Order: sequence, then C-alpha cells, then structure tokens
Amino acid sequence: MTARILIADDEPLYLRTTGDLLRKAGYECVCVADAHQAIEMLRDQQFDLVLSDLKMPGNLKLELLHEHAKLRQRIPIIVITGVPTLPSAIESIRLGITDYLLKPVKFEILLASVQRALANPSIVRAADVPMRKANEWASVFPDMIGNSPPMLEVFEIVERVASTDTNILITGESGTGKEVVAKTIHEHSHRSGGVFQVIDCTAVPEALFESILFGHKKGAFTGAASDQPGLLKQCDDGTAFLDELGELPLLMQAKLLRAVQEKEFTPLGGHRPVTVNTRFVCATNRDLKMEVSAGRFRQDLFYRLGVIHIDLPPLRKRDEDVVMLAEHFLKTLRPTGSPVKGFSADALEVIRRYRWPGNIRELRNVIEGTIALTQRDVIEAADLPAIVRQQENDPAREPGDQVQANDDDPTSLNLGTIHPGKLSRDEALRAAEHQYLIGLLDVHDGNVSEAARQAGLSRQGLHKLLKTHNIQASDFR
Ligand SMILES: Nc1ncnc2c1ncn2[C@@H]1O[C@H](COP(=O)(O)OP(=O)(O)OP(=O)(O)O)[C@@H](O)[C@H]1O
Repeated sequence: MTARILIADDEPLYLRTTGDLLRKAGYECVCVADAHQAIEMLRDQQFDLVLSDLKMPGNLKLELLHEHAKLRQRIPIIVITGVPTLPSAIESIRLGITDYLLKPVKFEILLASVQRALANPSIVRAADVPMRKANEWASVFPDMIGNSPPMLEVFEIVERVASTDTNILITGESGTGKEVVAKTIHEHSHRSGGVFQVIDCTAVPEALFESILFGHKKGAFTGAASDQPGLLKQCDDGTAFLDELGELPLLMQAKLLRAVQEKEFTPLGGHRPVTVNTRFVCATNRDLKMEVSAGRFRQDLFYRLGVIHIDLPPLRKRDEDVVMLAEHFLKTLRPTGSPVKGFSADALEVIRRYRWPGNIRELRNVIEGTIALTQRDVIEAADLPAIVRQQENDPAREPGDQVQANDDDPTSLNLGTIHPGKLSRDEALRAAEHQYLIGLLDVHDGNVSEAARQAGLSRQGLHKLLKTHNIQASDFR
C-alpha cells in the first residue's frame, strides 16, 4: 500500500518540489501551506507520516506538533526547519518528532529519513518516553551516576534525543563526562548496532585530516599503499564522536562542514563521492558561541552540529553526586582481594568539600590511587592525597589553585601554598608541570602552536597535556 505523507510548509517552491520528488519516489503526498490546514487534515484523514516546517503561519507555538502529540494513533513526524533554535529543537523532541533536519536538506537525505521513519515508525516517539522518577535513572543509565538536579535534567534530554538522528553538541569542563554522555546516546539509539567512533580533533594532524576522516585511494600520496576507508566510513550507520571540536582549525572546519551537511565526501585521490549515514555527536570545553563571534569557529558548522546542546555542570555544582560517585568508583575499581570496603565519615567530608577542578576524572583517579595505597578496610581522611585534604584547611583556595604563580616571572615555580614537604614526588612533579604550563601559556598569550614549539612538543601533545591538567589555552588569550 502506498504511504500517505502530509507536507506542511509555507515556502511554495520547497513545498512543490518536495511533493513532486516524493511522489516520484512512490509516495502519495498532500501539500498544505500552514499549520491550520495541516491540523484539519490530520483530524479528518489518515496519514502515515508528516513532514513539517516549524516557522509557518499558525505554528507560532508549535501547534502542529502539539496536535500531532494528541493523536490517538501516533504517526512519525519529521521537522524540517531553516531557522533552528535550541528551544524549538528541544520542544520538538519533547513532543515526539522522529527526526529534525535543517534546510537546505538534500533530497536523498530527506528520502532516507522518510524511509527510515516509515520502516520503523516507533523509532522516536520521544513524547512516549515516560516522565521518570529520580530513582529510576540508575537502571536506565547504569554507567552515568548522578542524582543532582542538573544531572536529572541531562538524563531526561539524553533519553529523549537518543532515539532521534539529530546532531548533538555536548559542552562542559574537562572530565565532566562528555564522552560518557555521547556513548550513552549512541547505545540508546537505533544505531547501537553500528560503530561509536571517537575522533579526537586535537589528535588528527592538519596534513592528514582528510585522509584520516574521509579515507584515501591507493597511490593518493607517497605511502598510500592501499585504499583506506577513513573513520567516517567506518561509522556508517553508527555515531561519530568528535571530541575537542573547538580545537579544530578553520581549514579543517570547512572540510568537515560538507561531510556533516551532505553526509557525503570524496576520499583523497578518489573521483566518486562516498555517502554515509552517520550521526555526529560533538564535545568541547570551549564556549563555541564565543569562538564563532571571535571568528575562530564557523557559524554554519556550529548550527549544523549543535542542533541540540547538552551542557554538563562541573562537579563542584553537583553536591549530591560527589559522594555517590566516590562510592561508585570504590565499588567498581576495588581489585578483588583488596581490604578496602568503605570511607570514614571524615574522608567523605573531605571528598565533599574539595572542589574537584579536574571533575569526575580527578575524583576517579584519586579514589583509584587511594584504594591502591590503603592497607585497612576503611579509607580515612589521612589516606587521601594532600592536595585534596589541603583545600579543607585552606578555605580561601579557589579551584585549580594548586600552586601559586609568581606574577613577575611566569615561568618561575613557587610551591608556597602546597607545602612540598607533605607531597609525594609524583605530586610535586605534577604541581611543577602545572605551574610550567600556566607560565608557558601566559608568555604565549594562549597560542598553543607557539607554546608547543617552545616546549618542544607537538601541538597535539601539548593539548593532551593541558587536558590532563584541566588548563584551557583560551583562558590566556
Ligand atoms: N556520570 C558519570 N558516572 C560515572 N562515571 C563518570 C560519569 N561521568 C564521567 N565519568 C567518568 O569520568 C571520567 C571522565 O569522563 P569523560 O572522559 O567522559 O569526560 P570528558 O568531559 O569527555 O573529558 P575531556 O573533556 O577531558 O575529554 C571517565 O573515567 C568516566 O568514566
């Protein structure tokens, strides 16, 4: 039986051509130019799918989506908009859309989305996702620990967006769990059978960017001994997780844009474009809007990749989660045979009061290290690293203030506030490295390439080191 599609859009040319192309593809289409007519049609007639614009007469408050959400027999609805905004995207997803596409959309992409929605009409139904109680999340997302109000909100968005195909931007300080959220989205999506491909944008050298992402043909350059598919092809039908997106140089942003927009690219040395069905989930600890205003990040790419934006709070704003996470790490990282069974009340108090500048990653590392060194069954405050204990005695200390800089000489080392006598050699060396990096970035005004040159490191190497110290080069610009 021919599927019937209702198309609602106030752009006459778009309405006509989309209707014609879908008819040629074998569908029966009814085209209307505003939300009032679409709502009447939905009430009176049977359809298998709705394609809806957002900004059209009668749809100021997304009336068509609200009406659709009330239908007893729900049908898939795909939103296609030229004016994406975060509130409209989130609200659309709450109301149960199947897909959210940005204009201009290539017909093949629209057709693929239509075919997918008709073949599996239950793929989204985000509105059918029940409102959950706080204590239910642990069984829905066992790998994402949290019970604080901001995390409960994150869980809700993750559950609703997972089943859509929209691109997602995750922001938050280093170590707040961006990759964990990205992986969870993939695992809860209909793409979970495909590959979750992590692409660390700082680890891809500029000269090899195209070859690594898009692949190459044999002989495309010296050393290209055979055809290579590239990372994006490897996650066809899966998810590409672009980590540290904000670090991607402008030239590479332009190359990525086409792949994101068209889901198509040409391997190096190839002549025929390759099409992929990949969802992009990106992460950054930079404020991309600010990067766009400063001309360092392309606005078009920002809009394409950030249709939905999830902002992860730092651990210091998640009071309810700190102890829960510490206990989770104790349980999961404790080697078999370890005597350690729990924390003393004092130890938990120290953990609660520390500000965790390195967020969950730092907490995990501290618990792992403490378990390894503790010989008794209860972890006491004294077993925790000095740096964590010290903040308790030093209320004036701010997050990240592990060492004090000497303002006159930014490369000087002053361990004054951390009492080197209490530190292990590793802790002292790490503090020294932290201080060196701060001085280095200060001298070079946050320019990573110049700083890397002076330090004798590659740009990627320095980025990685900065990440482990939770230092952001942009803070020095
Ligand atoms: N909600 C969570 N529950 C349990 N573990 C978590 C949670 N969030 C993060 N973690 C753990 O914390 C560590 C850091 O997480 P992750 O790598 O996802 O952070 P990130 O924000 O992507 O960091 P970066 O910006 O440095 O790449 C990992 O070991 C991860 O397993």
